[in-house]
Amino acid sequence: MEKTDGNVSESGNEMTLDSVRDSLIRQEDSIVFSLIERAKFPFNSPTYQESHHSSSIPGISGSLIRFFVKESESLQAKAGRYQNPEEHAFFPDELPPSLVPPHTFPLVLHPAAASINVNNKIWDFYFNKFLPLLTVPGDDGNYASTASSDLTCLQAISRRIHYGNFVAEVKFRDAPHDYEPAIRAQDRDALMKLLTFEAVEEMVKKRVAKKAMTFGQEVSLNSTESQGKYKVDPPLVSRLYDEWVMPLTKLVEVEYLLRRLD
Ligand SMILES: C=C(O[C@@H]1C=C(C(=O)O)C=C[C@H]1O)C(=O)O
Repeated sequence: MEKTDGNVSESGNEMTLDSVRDSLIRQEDSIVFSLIERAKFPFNSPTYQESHHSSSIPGISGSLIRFFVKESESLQAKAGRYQNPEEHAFFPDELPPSLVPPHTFPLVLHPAAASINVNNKIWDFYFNKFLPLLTVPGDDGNYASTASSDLTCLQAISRRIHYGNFVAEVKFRDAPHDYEPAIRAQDRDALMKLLTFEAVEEMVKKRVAKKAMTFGQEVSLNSTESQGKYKVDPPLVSRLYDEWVMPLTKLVEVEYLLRRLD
């Protein structure tokens, strides 16, 4: 069975809640590593400032981060990134078509999944709430590298959150009779209750903090030196999941299920 990048790429029929959760667990590694890389730089506020008449850079409208993400997505669209149903662009409206021959990804999801995109919410919490907690204040001039690290974080987080489509699909297939009445009634609260597993969420929060400790520790040959210094604050990674990543994953799950019988 072919596996790519730790993600389930088996046919839809073999996808199980366990295999979907394994992918989410592997994606935690990608998210934690991406945060470690971003935390290397200070906040670097010029990356995010809208360029005004006086400070505008010829050829760039809006902030450097917008420019960087848009142009990167345009390149990645041409290289075929968004043909994968797991990928969602932050600026999906102006994307050029893919230039590479299409790969046939297994048809797992209801077509409605294609219309679910919560990246504007991800963009908002990441830049306005999370980034000031992740980084130290300051400006070291590395704006392009900063934007590049942000894009890696955003893409890892977005992929994880939109994986909620797959989670919802396997949950629905495991218990269609439980979900159908709530879907017919378009009852968001009932769907949210059905798909929530609090014990799983508690484990996720503990595991991501442990990963932040493990991946973000100072590695020194003198093992007594490194204790207690982490590149990313482990409780902050738990908080990222608790306040934003898991709620938005569940929002994607609900949005998907609401349209599952269309
Ligand atoms: C993703 C799932 O659905 C919900 C969301 C979770 C998450 O985002 O990590 C965890 C448990 C569930 O409440 C799941 O059941 O694994």
